[in-house]
Amino acid sequence: MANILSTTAWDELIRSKPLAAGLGLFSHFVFGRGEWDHSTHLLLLAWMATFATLTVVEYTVDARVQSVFQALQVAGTAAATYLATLATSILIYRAFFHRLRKFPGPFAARLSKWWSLGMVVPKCQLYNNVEQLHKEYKSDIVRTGPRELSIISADAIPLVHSATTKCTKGPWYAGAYSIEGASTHTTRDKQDHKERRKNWDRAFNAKSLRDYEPRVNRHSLTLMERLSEHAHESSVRISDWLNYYSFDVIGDIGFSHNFGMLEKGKEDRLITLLHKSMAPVAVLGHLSWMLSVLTRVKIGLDDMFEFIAWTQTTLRERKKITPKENDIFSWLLDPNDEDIPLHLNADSRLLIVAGSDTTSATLTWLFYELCKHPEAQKKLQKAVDAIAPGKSFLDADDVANCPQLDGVIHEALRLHPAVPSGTQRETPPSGLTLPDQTFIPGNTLIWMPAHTLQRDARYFPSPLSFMPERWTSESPDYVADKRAFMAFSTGAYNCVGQKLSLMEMRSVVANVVRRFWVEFAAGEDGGACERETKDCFTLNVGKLDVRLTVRGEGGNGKA
Ligand code: HEM
Repeated sequence: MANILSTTAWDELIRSKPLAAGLGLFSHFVFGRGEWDHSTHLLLLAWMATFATLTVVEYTVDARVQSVFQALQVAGTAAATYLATLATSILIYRAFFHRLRKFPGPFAARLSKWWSLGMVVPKCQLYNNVEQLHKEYKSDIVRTGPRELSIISADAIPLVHSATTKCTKGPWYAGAYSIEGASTHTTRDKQDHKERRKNWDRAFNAKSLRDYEPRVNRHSLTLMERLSEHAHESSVRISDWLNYYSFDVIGDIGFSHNFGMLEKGKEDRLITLLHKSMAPVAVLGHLSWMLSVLTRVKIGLDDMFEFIAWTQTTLRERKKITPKENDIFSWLLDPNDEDIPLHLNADSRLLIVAGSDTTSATLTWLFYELCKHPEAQKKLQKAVDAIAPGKSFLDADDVANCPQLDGVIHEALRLHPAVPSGTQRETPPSGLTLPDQTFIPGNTLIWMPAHTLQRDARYFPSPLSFMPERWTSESPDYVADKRAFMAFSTGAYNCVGQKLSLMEMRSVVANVVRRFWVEFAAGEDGGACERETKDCFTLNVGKLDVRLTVRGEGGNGKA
């Protein structure tokens, strides 16, 4: 062995361009097999170590090299040859020979996910861009990345998202594993998810929801008090109040933690942190390999780390107490555990991210629609006025069965899903044949954007009309294919909190429209909602200013 090492002409090997190019081609062959997104940090380290080794070998072995600079030049030429061959080989393959080549889409999308950044930045409304692509290519399937498709066929939903699907969660989910491991939401291991989801299901079963109901009522009542105090003002930023509400509810029901934002009428730093920490997701979600590096070197993610520290501290505080009323973490924490397992820290973050902005964004869009459609608001008021007329405040229980109310909520969720771009799934290695016989090759990443599916005339006739009646017995024909309603997703990974969020939304909407006539404030037309809403996986909705007129004190919709 020692003999081979000493007789090998290392300097010639390092200078050999065909060898460097061959290694580039070989690397492409290897990278084409398996998933490397979350090994980027290891690859970078390996490449840096190899470069350093080549430089040292050149400096010590090659008689032609007189200085470190010359050694660097030789190593640099080898590295450049290797990388140029690797990149060229990848680009040519992706452009012309890739297994997804038959699917239509922008040429640049075939080459790299960097192309998506052009779509995402600066508006961060990917759902609109993807909708345009489907229109432009007149296709239910559009290629949006080298190995990524966007699919908007309702027939394909059961194959991709049902409880028995052969698809798995894609690499998008693993972006932040290096921080606290996987949450119940981000784990890609089906068995691990199944085990952990059992506790979440208990936390949201009928009995638990009944336990949470008084707290939803309390916070809704506080919201009503605050809105009543501000009702005389010409403009109320209702999007902020709805945000305070949803955070207060989730802090209380989730961790027995009192944010008190409704009381203070002020945004807690946590909301700022959450929004700032979700912002990179809008961009880095497309380059998940980069997220795996940044989370390790901790560059540019200060807000995310502060947010994580906050959730860790809150969970530690929660562990020390036994709350008087069961909360969600009563079902997730094991009292026998001395320490909090790492994955529960990830779950505490999940609870805040999944349970707050989603509900408040939906509510904001709902009031936006009620302002745009006064006739729908009047009809809703009529339905709500008929419920328990003697009571000054409607409890969650009172509003659990009002079809018109549910119609309004479903219509807001349909037109403005809080997870608009859908969720990433990966086809099994053997591929997937859709009901129309289209074959989707193995290991393809699929997004089924709820925003586009739910605005598709095939599934929801008159798709852009705000029509709560399509969800009631009045006009059921306007829901032509309910499978396309994906606001809460479907299958084993569907939204575990949907019943709680419905309870919150029913409570807020019923009480607000019962007490107030809601209209756009002067100078407001809902444009900020449309322009400023950002798709950071969940929606960070734009501001909405409304005028609230107490019913019976003038204005429309008098009782
Ligand atoms: C309008 C309100 C809401 C909407 C539109 C919504 C939507 C969704 C969607 C689309 C998913 C699937 C994500 C995926 O597959 O990657 C999801 C998952 C989840 N949601 Fe919601 N959500 C809402 C409210 C809530 C609330 C209030 C909570 C908790 C209090 C919650 C907790 C969760 C959790 C824990 C998951 C992960 C479930 C799992 O992976 O097993 N959500 N949600």
